[in-house]
Amino acid sequence: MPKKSKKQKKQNELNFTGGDMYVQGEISGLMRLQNKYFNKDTAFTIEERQLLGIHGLLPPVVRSIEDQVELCFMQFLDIDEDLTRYTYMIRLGARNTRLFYKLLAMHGDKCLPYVYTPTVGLACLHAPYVFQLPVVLFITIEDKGHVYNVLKNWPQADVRAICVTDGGRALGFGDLGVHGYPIPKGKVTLYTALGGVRPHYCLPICLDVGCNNPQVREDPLYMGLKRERPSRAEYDEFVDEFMEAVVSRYGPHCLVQFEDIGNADAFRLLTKYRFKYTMFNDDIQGAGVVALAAITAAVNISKSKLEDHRILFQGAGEAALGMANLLFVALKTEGLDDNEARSRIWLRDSKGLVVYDRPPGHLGEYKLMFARKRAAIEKLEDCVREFKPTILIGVSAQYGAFSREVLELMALYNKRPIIFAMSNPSSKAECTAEEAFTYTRGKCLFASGSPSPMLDYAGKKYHITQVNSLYGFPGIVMGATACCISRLPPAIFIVASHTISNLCTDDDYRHWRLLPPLSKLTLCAFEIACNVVEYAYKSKLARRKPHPTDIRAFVKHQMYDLNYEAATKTWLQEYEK
Ligand SMILES: NC(=O)C1=CN([C@@H]2O[C@H](COP(=O)(O)OP(=O)(O)OC[C@H]3O[C@@H](n4cnc5c(N)ncnc54)[C@H](OP(=O)(O)O)[C@@H]3O)[C@@H](O)[C@H]2O)C=CC1
Ligand SMILES: CC(=O)C(=O)O
Ligand SMILES: [Mg+2]
Repeated sequence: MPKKSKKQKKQNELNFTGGDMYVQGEISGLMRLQNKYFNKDTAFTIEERQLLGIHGLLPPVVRSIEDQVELCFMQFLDIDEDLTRYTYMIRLGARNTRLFYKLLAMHGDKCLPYVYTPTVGLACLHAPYVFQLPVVLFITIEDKGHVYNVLKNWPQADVRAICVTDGGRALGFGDLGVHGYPIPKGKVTLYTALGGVRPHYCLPICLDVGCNNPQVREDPLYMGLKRERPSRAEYDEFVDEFMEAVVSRYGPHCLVQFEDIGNADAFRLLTKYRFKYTMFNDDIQGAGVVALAAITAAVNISKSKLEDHRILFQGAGEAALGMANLLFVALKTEGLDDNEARSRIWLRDSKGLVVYDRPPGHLGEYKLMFARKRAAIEKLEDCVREFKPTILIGVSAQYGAFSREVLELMALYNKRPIIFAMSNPSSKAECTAEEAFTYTRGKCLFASGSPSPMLDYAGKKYHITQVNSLYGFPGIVMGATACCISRLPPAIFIVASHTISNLCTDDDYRHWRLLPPLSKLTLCAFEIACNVVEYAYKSKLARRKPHPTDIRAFVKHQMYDLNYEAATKTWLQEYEK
Protein backbone atom coordinates (compact mmCIF):
# COMPACT_ATOMS: atom_id res chain seq x y z
CA MET A 1 0.00 0.00 0.00
CA PRO A 2 1.44 3.42 -0.91
CA LYS A 3 2.39 5.49 2.10
CA LYS A 4 0.08 8.42 2.79
CA SER A 5 1.64 11.88 2.63
CA LYS A 6 1.38 14.01 5.74
CA LYS A 7 -1.08 16.28 3.92
CA GLN A 8 -3.28 13.35 2.88
CA LYS A 9 -3.16 12.03 6.36
CA LYS A 10 -4.24 15.38 7.70
CA GLN A 11 -7.09 15.50 5.21
CA ASN A 12 -8.26 12.10 6.24
CA GLU A 13 -8.35 13.09 9.83
CA LEU A 14 -11.64 14.33 11.08
CA ASN A 15 -10.57 16.88 13.56
CA PHE A 16 -13.73 17.91 15.33
CA THR A 17 -13.11 21.05 17.24
CA GLY A 18 -15.19 23.92 18.45
CA GLY A 19 -18.53 22.16 18.54
CA ASP A 20 -19.25 19.70 21.22
CA MET A 21 -16.63 17.09 20.59
CA TYR A 22 -12.99 16.56 19.98
CA VAL A 23 -11.89 13.58 17.97
CA GLN A 24 -8.48 13.43 16.41
CA GLY A 25 -6.38 10.97 14.53
CA GLU A 26 -7.12 8.09 12.20
CA ILE A 27 -10.41 6.70 13.26
CA SER A 28 -12.46 3.96 11.72
CA GLY A 29 -16.12 4.28 10.84
CA LEU A 30 -16.98 2.01 13.72
CA MET A 31 -15.10 4.24 16.13
CA ARG A 32 -17.09 7.21 14.86
CA LEU A 33 -20.28 5.34 15.63
CA GLN A 34 -18.92 4.55 19.06
CA ASN A 35 -18.35 8.20 19.90
CA LYS A 36 -21.45 8.97 21.96
CA TYR A 37 -21.25 12.71 21.29
CA PHE A 38 -21.00 12.17 17.56
CA ASN A 39 -23.22 9.15 17.04
CA LYS A 40 -26.59 9.65 15.35
CA ASP A 41 -27.40 5.95 14.87
CA THR A 42 -29.91 5.55 12.04
CA ALA A 43 -30.14 9.33 11.58
CA PHE A 44 -26.90 9.36 9.57
CA THR A 45 -27.86 10.07 5.96
CA ILE A 46 -26.61 7.69 3.26
CA GLU A 47 -24.09 10.36 2.13
CA GLU A 48 -22.81 10.78 5.68
CA ARG A 49 -22.48 7.02 6.05
CA GLN A 50 -20.37 6.86 2.88
CA LEU A 51 -18.26 9.82 3.88
CA LEU A 52 -17.58 8.50 7.36
CA GLY A 53 -16.97 4.89 6.45
CA ILE A 54 -19.98 3.60 8.32
CA HIS A 55 -22.01 2.59 5.28
CA GLY A 56 -23.21 -0.95 5.91
CA LEU A 57 -22.76 -0.76 9.65
CA LEU A 58 -26.32 0.45 10.06
CA PRO A 59 -29.57 -0.85 8.59
CA PRO A 60 -30.59 1.09 5.45
CA VAL A 61 -33.40 3.04 7.09
CA VAL A 62 -32.75 6.75 7.77
CA ARG A 63 -34.79 8.14 10.65
CA SER A 64 -35.28 11.62 12.07
CA ILE A 65 -34.29 12.22 15.69
CA GLU A 66 -37.99 12.64 16.53
CA ASP A 67 -38.77 9.18 15.14
CA GLN A 68 -35.81 7.74 17.01
CA VAL A 69 -37.10 9.32 20.23
CA GLU A 70 -40.52 7.75 19.78
CA LEU A 71 -38.94 4.36 19.16
CA CYS A 72 -36.79 4.69 22.27
CA PHE A 73 -39.77 5.84 24.29
CA MET A 74 -41.73 2.75 23.21
CA GLN A 75 -38.81 0.54 24.24
CA PHE A 76 -38.60 2.39 27.55
CA LEU A 77 -42.33 1.97 28.24
CA ASP A 78 -42.10 -1.72 27.42
CA ILE A 79 -39.74 -2.24 30.35
CA ASP A 80 -41.54 -3.21 33.56
CA GLU A 81 -38.66 -3.04 36.03
CA ASP A 82 -37.61 0.36 37.39
CA LEU A 83 -33.95 -0.61 37.56
CA THR A 84 -33.98 -1.92 34.01
CA ARG A 85 -35.45 1.40 32.89
CA TYR A 86 -32.57 3.09 34.70
CA THR A 87 -29.95 0.97 32.94
CA TYR A 88 -31.74 1.45 29.62
CA MET A 89 -31.36 5.21 30.03
CA ILE A 90 -27.70 4.94 31.09
CA ARG A 91 -26.89 2.79 28.07
CA LEU A 92 -28.71 5.10 25.69
CA GLY A 93 -26.79 8.10 27.03
CA ALA A 94 -23.52 6.22 26.63
CA ARG A 95 -24.34 5.25 23.04
CA ASN A 96 -25.99 8.36 21.62
CA THR A 97 -25.92 11.35 23.95
CA ARG A 98 -28.06 13.69 21.83
CA LEU A 99 -30.81 11.12 21.44
CA PHE A 100 -30.78 10.51 25.20
CA TYR A 101 -31.22 14.20 25.96
CA LYS A 102 -33.83 14.61 23.23
CA LEU A 103 -35.79 11.75 24.83
CA LEU A 104 -35.59 13.54 28.19
CA ALA A 105 -36.66 16.80 26.54
CA MET A 106 -39.66 15.20 24.83
CA HIS A 107 -40.74 12.79 27.58
CA GLY A 108 -39.21 14.22 30.73
CA ASP A 109 -42.38 13.72 32.76
CA LYS A 110 -42.06 9.94 32.33
CA CYS A 111 -38.27 9.54 31.98
CA LEU A 112 -36.75 11.97 34.53
CA PRO A 113 -37.68 9.83 37.56
CA TYR A 114 -35.55 7.06 36.03
CA VAL A 115 -32.37 9.10 35.80
CA TYR A 116 -32.95 11.04 39.02
CA THR A 117 -34.86 10.52 42.25
CA PRO A 118 -36.51 8.17 43.16
CA THR A 119 -34.93 5.53 40.86
CA VAL A 120 -31.41 6.79 41.42
CA GLY A 121 -31.87 5.68 45.04
CA LEU A 122 -32.72 2.20 43.89
CA ALA A 123 -29.64 2.27 41.67
CA CYS A 124 -27.49 3.06 44.74
CA LEU A 125 -28.98 0.11 46.60
CA HIS A 126 -28.22 -2.15 43.61
CA ALA A 127 -25.00 -0.43 42.57
CA PRO A 128 -23.03 -3.61 41.69
CA TYR A 129 -25.84 -4.73 39.39
CA VAL A 130 -26.27 -1.45 37.53
CA PHE A 131 -22.60 -0.66 37.03
CA GLN A 132 -21.71 -1.40 33.44
CA LEU A 133 -20.03 1.56 31.85
CA PRO A 134 -17.49 4.14 32.96
CA VAL A 135 -19.94 6.99 33.41
CA VAL A 136 -18.49 8.28 36.69
CA LEU A 137 -14.86 8.90 37.68
CA PHE A 138 -13.80 7.06 40.85
CA ILE A 139 -10.97 8.55 42.90
CA THR A 140 -9.95 6.67 46.02
CA ILE A 141 -8.08 7.80 49.07
CA GLU A 142 -5.34 5.43 47.96
CA ASP A 143 -4.84 7.76 44.98
CA LYS A 144 -3.70 10.43 47.44
CA GLY A 145 -0.62 12.10 46.04
CA HIS A 146 -1.64 11.64 42.41
CA VAL A 147 -5.28 12.68 42.23
CA TYR A 148 -4.38 14.95 39.29
CA ASN A 149 -3.25 11.95 37.26
CA VAL A 150 -6.53 10.15 37.88
CA LEU A 151 -8.45 13.24 36.75
CA LYS A 152 -6.40 13.13 33.56
CA ASN A 153 -7.85 9.74 32.74
CA TRP A 154 -11.27 11.29 32.19
CA PRO A 155 -11.53 11.51 28.41
CA GLN A 156 -12.83 15.11 28.23
CA ALA A 157 -10.30 17.87 28.78
CA ASP A 158 -12.66 20.85 28.90
CA VAL A 159 -14.66 20.08 32.05
CA ARG A 160 -16.53 23.03 33.52
CA ALA A 161 -18.87 21.51 36.11
CA ILE A 162 -18.22 18.65 38.50
CA CYS A 163 -20.67 16.98 40.86
CA VAL A 164 -18.86 15.06 43.57
CA THR A 165 -20.02 12.75 46.33
CA ASP A 166 -18.27 10.57 48.88
CA GLY A 167 -21.43 8.54 49.43
CA GLY A 168 -21.44 9.61 53.08
CA ARG A 169 -25.19 10.34 53.14
CA ALA A 170 -26.65 8.90 49.95
CA LEU A 171 -30.23 10.27 49.87
CA GLY A 172 -31.92 8.97 53.01
CA PHE A 173 -29.88 5.74 53.09
CA GLY A 174 -26.97 6.99 55.15
CA ASP A 175 -23.40 5.89 54.39
CA LEU A 176 -23.32 3.82 51.20
CA GLY A 177 -19.66 4.50 50.44
CA VAL A 178 -18.83 4.08 46.79
CA HIS A 179 -22.33 2.75 46.11
CA GLY A 180 -23.45 6.37 46.17
CA TYR A 181 -21.88 6.81 42.71
CA PRO A 182 -25.24 7.01 40.83
CA ILE A 183 -26.04 10.25 42.72
CA PRO A 184 -23.56 12.56 40.92
CA LYS A 185 -24.36 10.86 37.62
CA GLY A 186 -28.05 11.70 38.11
CA LYS A 187 -27.24 15.29 39.04
CA VAL A 188 -25.00 16.03 36.04
CA THR A 189 -27.63 14.49 33.78
CA LEU A 190 -29.94 17.26 34.96
CA TYR A 191 -27.26 19.91 34.34
CA THR A 192 -27.75 19.10 30.67
CA ALA A 193 -31.36 17.92 30.52
CA LEU A 194 -32.73 20.93 32.40
CA GLY A 195 -29.94 23.51 32.44
CA GLY A 196 -28.59 22.97 28.92
CA VAL A 197 -24.96 22.61 30.04
CA ARG A 198 -23.09 20.79 27.26
CA PRO A 199 -22.65 17.19 28.41
CA HIS A 200 -18.94 16.95 27.76
CA TYR A 201 -18.42 19.88 30.13
CA CYS A 202 -19.89 17.80 32.98
CA LEU A 203 -18.02 15.33 35.17
CA PRO A 204 -19.60 13.16 37.90
CA ILE A 205 -17.11 12.00 40.51
CA CYS A 206 -17.27 9.54 43.39
CA LEU A 207 -14.56 9.91 46.02
CA ASP A 208 -14.00 6.58 47.72
CA VAL A 209 -12.75 7.24 51.23
CA GLY A 210 -14.19 4.05 52.69
CA CYS A 211 -17.53 3.29 54.29
CA ASN A 212 -18.53 3.22 57.94
CA ASN A 213 -21.57 1.04 57.40
CA PRO A 214 -20.28 -2.55 57.90
CA GLN A 215 -23.40 -4.05 56.32
CA VAL A 216 -22.63 -2.24 53.08
CA ARG A 217 -18.85 -2.55 53.25
CA GLU A 218 -18.72 -6.24 54.11
CA ASP A 219 -21.13 -7.27 51.38
CA PRO A 220 -19.06 -9.50 49.06
CA LEU A 221 -20.38 -7.48 46.11
CA TYR A 222 -19.29 -4.12 47.59
CA MET A 223 -17.37 -2.23 44.90
CA GLY A 224 -15.31 0.18 46.99
CA LEU A 225 -12.36 0.09 49.35
CA LYS A 226 -13.12 -2.25 52.21
CA ARG A 227 -12.01 0.11 54.92
CA GLU A 228 -13.50 2.56 57.36
CA ARG A 229 -13.54 6.26 56.63
CA PRO A 230 -10.28 8.01 57.53
CA SER A 231 -9.59 10.47 60.31
CA ARG A 232 -10.81 14.02 59.73
CA ALA A 233 -7.26 15.21 59.06
CA GLU A 234 -6.58 12.54 56.45
CA TYR A 235 -9.97 13.12 54.82
CA ASP A 236 -9.38 16.86 54.63
CA GLU A 237 -5.92 16.43 53.13
CA PHE A 238 -7.40 14.19 50.44
CA VAL A 239 -10.29 16.54 49.59
CA ASP A 240 -7.90 19.53 49.60
CA GLU A 241 -5.73 17.71 47.10
CA PHE A 242 -8.81 16.92 45.02
CA MET A 243 -9.88 20.59 44.89
CA GLU A 244 -6.37 21.70 43.97
CA ALA A 245 -6.18 19.04 41.26
CA VAL A 246 -9.50 20.24 39.80
CA VAL A 247 -8.16 23.77 39.54
CA SER A 248 -4.86 22.60 38.00
CA ARG A 249 -6.58 20.37 35.48
CA TYR A 250 -9.65 22.41 34.51
CA GLY A 251 -8.97 25.94 35.74
CA PRO A 252 -10.28 28.00 38.65
CA HIS A 253 -13.67 28.57 37.02
CA CYS A 254 -14.53 24.86 37.05
CA LEU A 255 -17.54 24.62 39.35
CA VAL A 256 -17.74 21.87 41.98
CA GLN A 257 -21.12 20.83 43.40
CA PHE A 258 -20.82 18.79 46.60
CA GLU A 259 -23.60 16.25 46.89
CA ASP A 260 -24.69 13.79 49.55
CA ILE A 261 -21.54 14.22 51.58
CA GLY A 262 -21.95 13.07 55.19
CA ASN A 263 -23.22 15.70 57.58
CA ALA A 264 -20.04 15.64 59.67
CA ASP A 265 -17.95 16.79 56.67
CA ALA A 266 -20.37 18.77 54.52
CA PHE A 267 -20.61 21.94 56.64
CA ARG A 268 -16.89 22.05 57.32
CA LEU A 269 -16.00 21.72 53.63
CA LEU A 270 -18.55 24.36 52.63
CA THR A 271 -17.23 26.81 55.23
CA LYS A 272 -13.66 26.14 54.17
CA TYR A 273 -14.11 26.29 50.39
CA ARG A 274 -17.01 28.65 49.65
CA PHE A 275 -14.83 31.77 49.38
CA LYS A 276 -11.83 29.94 47.98
CA TYR A 277 -13.28 27.91 45.12
CA THR A 278 -16.19 28.00 42.68
CA MET A 279 -18.31 25.57 44.64
CA PHE A 280 -21.55 25.00 46.50
CA ASN A 281 -23.30 22.27 48.45
CA ASP A 282 -26.62 21.29 46.91
CA ASP A 283 -28.05 19.62 50.00
CA ILE A 284 -27.43 22.69 52.12
CA GLN A 285 -27.80 25.58 49.70
CA GLY A 286 -29.84 23.98 46.89
CA ALA A 287 -32.49 22.67 49.29
CA GLY A 288 -32.80 26.20 50.68
CA VAL A 289 -33.45 27.67 47.22
CA VAL A 290 -36.39 25.45 46.44
CA ALA A 291 -37.90 25.39 49.94
CA LEU A 292 -37.89 29.18 50.20
CA ALA A 293 -39.62 29.42 46.80
CA ALA A 294 -42.29 26.87 47.79
CA ILE A 295 -42.84 28.48 51.18
CA THR A 296 -43.22 31.87 49.49
CA ALA A 297 -45.99 30.38 47.33
CA ALA A 298 -47.68 28.71 50.31
CA VAL A 299 -47.55 31.99 52.25
CA ASN A 300 -49.12 33.80 49.29
CA ILE A 301 -51.83 31.16 48.88
CA SER A 302 -52.73 31.44 52.55
CA LYS A 303 -52.77 35.25 52.17
CA SER A 304 -50.28 35.82 54.95
CA LYS A 305 -46.74 37.08 55.38
CA LEU A 306 -43.68 34.99 56.12
CA GLU A 307 -43.30 36.70 59.50
CA ASP A 308 -46.75 35.35 60.52
CA HIS A 309 -45.37 31.81 60.34
CA ARG A 310 -43.64 29.42 62.71
CA ILE A 311 -41.51 26.77 61.04
CA LEU A 312 -40.62 23.44 62.62
CA PHE A 313 -38.03 21.22 60.99
CA GLN A 314 -38.01 17.49 61.61
CA GLY A 315 -34.27 16.98 61.01
CA ALA A 316 -31.46 19.40 61.78
CA GLY A 317 -28.88 18.36 59.21
CA GLU A 318 -27.67 19.77 55.92
CA ALA A 319 -31.05 20.33 54.28
CA ALA A 320 -32.74 21.68 57.43
CA LEU A 321 -29.95 24.11 58.22
CA GLY A 322 -29.64 25.22 54.59
CA MET A 323 -33.34 26.03 54.59
CA ALA A 324 -33.36 27.55 58.07
CA ASN A 325 -30.51 29.90 57.18
CA LEU A 326 -32.18 31.09 53.98
CA LEU A 327 -35.51 31.55 55.78
CA PHE A 328 -33.72 33.50 58.47
CA VAL A 329 -32.40 35.89 55.79
CA ALA A 330 -35.87 36.15 54.23
CA LEU A 331 -37.48 36.90 57.62
CA LYS A 332 -34.94 39.61 58.26
CA THR A 333 -35.68 41.08 54.84
CA GLU A 334 -39.31 41.40 56.04
CA GLY A 335 -38.03 43.62 58.86
CA LEU A 336 -37.54 41.21 61.78
CA ASP A 337 -34.42 41.48 63.89
CA ASP A 338 -32.12 38.48 64.49
CA ASN A 339 -33.91 37.30 67.62
CA GLU A 340 -37.38 37.69 66.14
CA ALA A 341 -36.32 35.86 62.98
CA ARG A 342 -34.71 33.05 64.98
CA SER A 343 -37.77 32.71 67.18
CA ARG A 344 -39.82 31.66 64.13
CA ILE A 345 -37.61 28.60 63.50
CA TRP A 346 -37.40 25.42 65.60
CA LEU A 347 -35.37 22.34 64.77
CA ARG A 348 -35.79 18.79 65.95
CA ASP A 349 -33.04 16.20 65.48
CA SER A 350 -32.60 12.56 66.53
CA LYS A 351 -32.37 13.63 70.17
CA GLY A 352 -35.46 15.82 70.22
CA LEU A 353 -35.93 19.57 70.09
CA VAL A 354 -32.60 21.30 69.47
CA VAL A 355 -31.93 23.12 72.76
CA TYR A 356 -28.79 24.70 74.26
CA ASP A 357 -28.80 22.64 77.35
CA ARG A 358 -27.43 19.34 76.07
CA PRO A 359 -24.65 17.04 77.18
CA PRO A 360 -21.29 17.82 75.55
CA GLY A 361 -21.08 16.57 71.96
CA HIS A 362 -24.87 16.56 71.48
CA LEU A 363 -25.14 19.95 69.83
CA GLY A 364 -23.16 20.38 66.59
CA GLU A 365 -21.80 23.88 66.05
CA TYR A 366 -23.96 24.44 62.96
CA LYS A 367 -27.16 23.91 64.97
CA LEU A 368 -26.16 26.42 67.62
CA MET A 369 -27.69 29.39 65.88
CA PHE A 370 -31.17 27.86 66.12
CA ALA A 371 -30.85 26.12 69.50
CA ARG A 372 -33.62 27.14 71.94
CA LYS A 373 -32.90 28.29 75.45
CA ARG A 374 -35.56 26.16 77.09
CA ALA A 375 -36.27 22.70 78.44
CA ALA A 376 -35.83 19.73 76.13
CA ILE A 377 -38.81 18.17 74.35
CA GLU A 378 -38.32 14.72 72.99
CA LYS A 379 -41.29 13.76 70.89
CA LEU A 380 -42.32 15.43 67.64
CA GLU A 381 -46.01 15.55 68.74
CA ASP A 382 -44.98 17.44 71.86
CA CYS A 383 -42.88 19.88 69.83
CA VAL A 384 -45.94 20.52 67.66
CA ARG A 385 -48.16 21.00 70.74
CA GLU A 386 -45.72 23.43 72.28
CA PHE A 387 -44.66 25.49 69.24
CA LYS A 388 -47.87 25.19 67.16
CA PRO A 389 -46.00 25.47 63.88
CA THR A 390 -47.77 26.73 60.78
CA ILE A 391 -45.15 25.05 58.61
CA LEU A 392 -43.75 21.54 59.21
CA ILE A 393 -40.80 20.37 57.11
CA GLY A 394 -39.44 16.83 57.11
CA VAL A 395 -35.78 16.29 56.22
CA SER A 396 -34.89 13.49 58.61
CA ALA A 397 -35.16 10.46 56.29
CA GLN A 398 -37.46 8.88 58.89
CA TYR A 399 -40.29 7.16 57.06
CA GLY A 400 -43.65 7.82 58.70
CA ALA A 401 -42.35 10.43 61.18
CA PHE A 402 -45.37 12.61 60.40
CA SER A 403 -47.78 10.31 62.16
CA ARG A 404 -51.53 10.61 62.15
CA GLU A 405 -51.34 12.41 65.49
CA VAL A 406 -48.79 14.96 64.22
CA LEU A 407 -50.82 15.67 61.10
CA GLU A 408 -54.08 15.97 63.06
CA LEU A 409 -52.42 18.44 65.42
CA MET A 410 -51.24 20.52 62.45
CA ALA A 411 -54.84 20.65 61.24
CA LEU A 412 -56.11 21.49 64.71
CA TYR A 413 -53.85 24.55 65.05
CA ASN A 414 -54.01 25.82 61.48
CA LYS A 415 -56.64 26.72 58.95
CA ARG A 416 -54.15 25.91 56.20
CA PRO A 417 -51.19 23.85 57.56
CA ILE A 418 -48.13 23.79 55.31
CA ILE A 419 -46.46 20.37 55.29
CA PHE A 420 -43.40 19.33 53.27
CA ALA A 421 -42.16 15.73 53.48
CA MET A 422 -38.90 16.37 51.64
CA SER A 423 -36.83 13.29 52.45
CA ASN A 424 -35.77 11.15 49.51
CA PRO A 425 -36.44 8.71 48.06
CA SER A 426 -40.16 8.12 48.63
CA SER A 427 -39.40 5.19 50.95
CA LYS A 428 -37.81 7.67 53.38
CA ALA A 429 -40.50 10.37 53.23
CA GLU A 430 -42.02 11.51 56.54
CA CYS A 431 -45.53 10.92 55.15
CA THR A 432 -47.32 10.43 51.86
CA ALA A 433 -49.58 12.97 50.18
CA GLU A 434 -52.54 10.76 50.92
CA GLU A 435 -51.76 10.63 54.64
CA ALA A 436 -51.25 14.39 54.78
CA PHE A 437 -54.58 15.10 53.09
CA THR A 438 -56.49 12.43 54.99
CA TYR A 439 -55.30 13.42 58.47
CA THR A 440 -55.60 17.17 57.90
CA ARG A 441 -58.99 16.58 56.27
CA GLY A 442 -57.83 18.11 52.99
CA LYS A 443 -56.70 21.37 54.60
CA CYS A 444 -52.95 21.16 54.00
CA LEU A 445 -50.68 22.67 51.40
CA PHE A 446 -48.46 19.65 50.84
CA ALA A 447 -45.25 18.93 48.97
CA SER A 448 -42.96 15.88 48.69
CA GLY A 449 -39.26 15.56 47.84
CA SER A 450 -39.67 12.81 45.24
CA PRO A 451 -42.40 12.80 42.60
CA SER A 452 -45.91 11.88 43.84
CA PRO A 453 -48.81 10.89 41.60
CA MET A 454 -51.94 13.08 41.36
CA LEU A 455 -54.00 12.64 44.47
CA ASP A 456 -57.71 11.93 44.47
CA TYR A 457 -59.13 13.29 47.70
CA ALA A 458 -62.84 13.77 48.52
CA GLY A 459 -63.75 13.73 44.85
CA LYS A 460 -61.15 16.33 43.85
CA LYS A 461 -57.81 15.81 42.09
CA TYR A 462 -54.71 17.47 43.54
CA HIS A 463 -51.37 18.04 41.88
CA ILE A 464 -48.59 17.30 44.41
CA THR A 465 -45.66 19.72 44.29
CA GLN A 466 -42.19 18.18 44.25
CA VAL A 467 -39.99 20.33 46.48
CA ASN A 468 -36.64 19.16 45.25
CA SER A 469 -33.40 20.95 44.54
CA LEU A 470 -33.79 20.00 40.88
CA TYR A 471 -35.65 23.33 40.49
CA GLY A 472 -32.49 25.22 41.37
CA PHE A 473 -29.11 23.62 40.73
CA PRO A 474 -29.32 23.03 36.93
CA GLY A 475 -29.90 26.76 36.30
CA ILE A 476 -27.31 27.81 38.86
CA VAL A 477 -24.71 25.57 37.21
CA MET A 478 -25.64 26.77 33.71
CA GLY A 479 -25.43 30.43 34.70
CA ALA A 480 -22.24 30.01 36.71
CA THR A 481 -20.41 28.11 33.97
CA ALA A 482 -21.66 30.38 31.19
CA CYS A 483 -20.00 33.45 32.71
CA CYS A 484 -17.17 31.57 34.47
CA ILE A 485 -18.23 32.81 37.87
CA SER A 486 -15.46 32.91 40.46
CA ARG A 487 -17.53 32.33 43.64
CA LEU A 488 -21.11 31.53 44.62
CA PRO A 489 -22.02 33.92 47.43
CA PRO A 490 -25.25 33.43 49.44
CA ALA A 491 -27.01 36.08 47.32
CA ILE A 492 -26.90 33.76 44.30
CA PHE A 493 -29.20 31.32 46.10
CA ILE A 494 -31.67 34.07 46.95
CA VAL A 495 -31.60 35.18 43.30
CA ALA A 496 -32.35 31.60 42.21
CA SER A 497 -35.14 31.22 44.74
CA HIS A 498 -36.83 34.48 43.73
CA THR A 499 -36.59 33.48 40.09
CA ILE A 500 -38.54 30.30 40.81
CA SER A 501 -41.15 32.16 42.90
CA ASN A 502 -41.64 34.70 40.15
CA LEU A 503 -42.47 31.93 37.70
CA CYS A 504 -45.43 30.77 39.80
CA THR A 505 -48.68 31.97 38.28
CA ASP A 506 -52.13 32.69 39.72
CA ASP A 507 -53.21 29.47 38.07
CA ASP A 508 -50.53 27.58 40.03
CA TYR A 509 -51.83 29.18 43.24
CA ARG A 510 -55.43 28.35 42.40
CA HIS A 511 -54.40 24.69 42.06
CA TRP A 512 -52.25 24.80 45.22
CA ARG A 513 -49.12 24.25 43.17
CA LEU A 514 -46.28 25.63 45.25
CA LEU A 515 -43.75 25.61 42.43
CA PRO A 516 -44.14 25.89 38.67
CA PRO A 517 -45.18 22.55 37.14
CA LEU A 518 -42.43 20.09 36.24
CA SER A 519 -43.08 20.86 32.57
CA LYS A 520 -41.53 24.28 33.27
CA LEU A 521 -38.30 22.95 34.77
CA THR A 522 -36.23 23.94 31.74
CA LEU A 523 -37.77 27.40 31.78
CA CYS A 524 -36.91 27.70 35.49
CA ALA A 525 -33.34 26.67 34.78
CA PHE A 526 -33.00 29.12 31.91
CA GLU A 527 -34.40 32.06 33.89
CA ILE A 528 -32.19 31.19 36.87
CA ALA A 529 -29.15 30.94 34.59
CA CYS A 530 -29.87 34.39 33.10
CA ASN A 531 -30.36 35.95 36.54
CA VAL A 532 -27.22 34.31 37.90
CA VAL A 533 -25.24 35.67 34.94
CA GLU A 534 -26.71 39.12 35.45
CA TYR A 535 -25.88 39.03 39.14
CA ALA A 536 -22.35 37.79 38.41
CA TYR A 537 -21.57 40.65 36.04
CA LYS A 538 -23.11 43.25 38.33
CA SER A 539 -21.14 42.03 41.32
CA LYS A 540 -17.91 41.58 39.34
CA LEU A 541 -17.80 37.83 39.89
CA ALA A 542 -17.91 36.91 36.21
CA ARG A 543 -14.56 36.00 34.72
CA ARG A 544 -15.69 35.85 31.11
CA LYS A 545 -15.14 39.19 29.40
CA PRO A 546 -16.52 41.33 27.87
CA HIS A 547 -19.86 41.80 29.60
CA PRO A 548 -22.49 40.43 27.19
CA THR A 549 -24.96 43.00 25.90
CA ASP A 550 -27.80 40.50 25.61
CA ILE A 551 -27.65 38.08 28.54
CA ARG A 552 -30.47 35.83 27.33
CA ALA A 553 -28.80 35.39 23.94
CA PHE A 554 -25.46 34.86 25.69
CA VAL A 555 -26.87 31.99 27.77
CA LYS A 556 -28.87 30.52 24.91
CA HIS A 557 -25.86 30.49 22.65
CA GLN A 558 -23.94 28.33 25.12
CA MET A 559 -26.66 25.75 25.64
CA TYR A 560 -26.45 22.23 24.30
CA ASP A 561 -28.07 21.96 20.91
CA LEU A 562 -30.32 18.90 20.84
CA ASN A 563 -30.40 18.72 17.06
CA TYR A 564 -28.01 16.47 15.20
CA GLU A 565 -27.22 19.26 12.74
CA ALA A 566 -25.07 20.89 15.40
CA ALA A 567 -22.72 17.91 15.37
CA THR A 568 -22.88 17.31 11.63
CA LYS A 569 -22.07 20.93 10.77
CA THR A 570 -18.77 20.77 12.57
CA TRP A 571 -17.36 17.67 10.97
CA LEU A 572 -18.66 18.51 7.49
CA GLN A 573 -16.90 21.86 7.66
CA GLU A 574 -13.73 20.12 8.68
CA TYR A 575 -14.03 17.55 5.93
CA GLU A 576 -14.67 20.10 3.17
CA LYS A 577 -11.64 22.24 4.06
N1 LIG B 1 -36.03 17.46 48.59
C1 LIG B 1 -34.80 17.95 48.54
O1 LIG B 1 -34.48 18.82 47.72
C2 LIG B 1 -33.76 17.47 49.47
C3 LIG B 1 -34.00 16.39 50.26
N2 LIG B 1 -33.04 15.92 51.09
C4 LIG B 1 -33.37 14.73 51.87
O2 LIG B 1 -33.45 15.06 53.23
C5 LIG B 1 -33.00 13.98 54.01
C6 LIG B 1 -31.94 14.48 54.98
O3 LIG B 1 -30.85 15.01 54.27
P1 LIG B 1 -29.71 15.85 55.02
O4 LIG B 1 -30.27 16.95 55.78
O5 LIG B 1 -28.71 16.20 54.00
O6 LIG B 1 -29.13 14.72 55.98
P2 LIG B 1 -28.33 14.89 57.32
O7 LIG B 1 -27.74 13.59 57.63
O8 LIG B 1 -27.44 16.08 57.22
O9 LIG B 1 -29.47 15.24 58.41
C7 LIG B 1 -30.43 14.33 58.84
C8 LIG B 1 -31.05 14.91 60.07
O10 LIG B 1 -32.14 14.08 60.47
C9 LIG B 1 -32.05 13.92 61.86
N3 LIG B 1 -32.72 12.72 62.33
C10 LIG B 1 -32.38 11.44 62.22
N4 LIG B 1 -33.27 10.65 62.84
C11 LIG B 1 -34.19 11.47 63.36
C12 LIG B 1 -35.37 11.27 64.13
N5 LIG B 1 -35.75 10.06 64.47
N6 LIG B 1 -36.07 12.35 64.51
C13 LIG B 1 -35.68 13.59 64.16
N7 LIG B 1 -34.59 13.85 63.42
C14 LIG B 1 -33.86 12.79 63.04
C15 LIG B 1 -30.57 13.87 62.17
O11 LIG B 1 -30.36 14.11 63.54
P3 LIG B 1 -28.90 14.24 64.18
O12 LIG B 1 -28.42 15.61 63.76
O13 LIG B 1 -29.17 14.16 65.64
O14 LIG B 1 -28.09 13.15 63.65
C16 LIG B 1 -30.08 14.99 61.25
O15 LIG B 1 -30.20 16.23 61.88
C17 LIG B 1 -32.52 12.92 53.04
O16 LIG B 1 -33.54 11.97 52.88
C18 LIG B 1 -32.30 13.67 51.76
O17 LIG B 1 -32.53 12.84 50.64
C19 LIG B 1 -31.82 16.53 51.21
C20 LIG B 1 -31.53 17.60 50.44
C21 LIG B 1 -32.47 18.17 49.49
C1 LIG C 1 -32.48 16.11 46.40
C2 LIG C 1 -31.24 15.73 47.03
O1 LIG C 1 -30.19 16.24 46.69
C3 LIG C 1 -31.24 14.73 48.07
O2 LIG C 1 -32.29 14.19 48.40
O3 LIG C 1 -30.16 14.47 48.61
MG1 LIG D 1 -28.49 15.35 47.62
